[in-house]
Amino acid sequence: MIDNLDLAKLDARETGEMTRLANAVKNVGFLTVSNTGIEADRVRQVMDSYRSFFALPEPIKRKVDMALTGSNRGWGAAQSEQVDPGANPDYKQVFDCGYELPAGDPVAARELSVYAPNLWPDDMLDFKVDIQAYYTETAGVAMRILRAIAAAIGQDDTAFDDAFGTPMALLRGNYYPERPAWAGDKDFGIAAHTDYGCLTLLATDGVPGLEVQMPDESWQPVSASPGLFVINFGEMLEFWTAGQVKATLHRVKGGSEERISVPLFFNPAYDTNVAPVGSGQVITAGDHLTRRYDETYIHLQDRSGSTPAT
Ligand SMILES: O=C(O)CCC(=O)C(=O)O
Ligand SMILES: [Fe+2]
Repeated sequence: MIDNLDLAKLDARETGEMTRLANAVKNVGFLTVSNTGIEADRVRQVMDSYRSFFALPEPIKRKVDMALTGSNRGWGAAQSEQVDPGANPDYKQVFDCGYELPAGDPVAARELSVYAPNLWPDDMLDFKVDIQAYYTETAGVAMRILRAIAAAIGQDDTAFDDAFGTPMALLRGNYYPERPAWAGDKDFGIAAHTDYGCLTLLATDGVPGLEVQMPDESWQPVSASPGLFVINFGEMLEFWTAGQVKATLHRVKGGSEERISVPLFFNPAYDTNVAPVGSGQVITAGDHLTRRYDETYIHLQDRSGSTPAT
């Protein structure tokens, strides 16, 4: 069962809601949240903005194609990412933008791929302004949820705050066309994967498609209309909390209707040590994220030493 929690009650640290949160993070690793302050109409309008980008002619999208860069900002064409080495590259398209360090920042120069400059389509200033504003709104909600999680697992509310000053956060628009007629068993909108970072805050247009692997290994569909957000956790938060928070496999096979989803991947700053607290180990967040990007994006795979998809 995937629980729905009320963010205003979590903000107030209501006991019953906090207990449900603690159970959701350690058992299923997926939940939904309502009452975030981001209204359904706002989410619908953001989906429309992404829809208008994906509807652009391919040559225009090619001008912001991430495959022409050493990073993952801009448009990702179909088959540009392979999240499961046992499956074919995904048939979704994406548009990714994220947190940018100020120009000239010495860390930006060093870790360019995770803080790369965003790429925006020409003559779509409204799109840029809208998506950047939505990034700020969702990052605020993600931080509120992370504080509630810190409290729910017995840490200080602010245990994660310092790590998110310069987050390697990425806001993505996923566009899943109707499942192609040629698609076989190894073809997915997005194949089974766990997210890489800490917390993912996902809005969808309400079309079903997301499936989550439950503790008994069955796949359960999860739907969320605009206004309701799906929350799940990534590999870094699982390491960092020594498994108190679970990173859960999920996928989208796709169906007869096209679909838009918009995840915010809330990843901490490059230098954050995400090894279990007190373990004496060091797992640098930036190294982990760079490795996972290099493994999964086809245009970065030759940097990782993995075999490119054929
Ligand atoms: O579209 C969805 O519902 C899930 C997307 C997803 O898992 C991802 O972008 O990492
Ligand atoms: Fe995901």
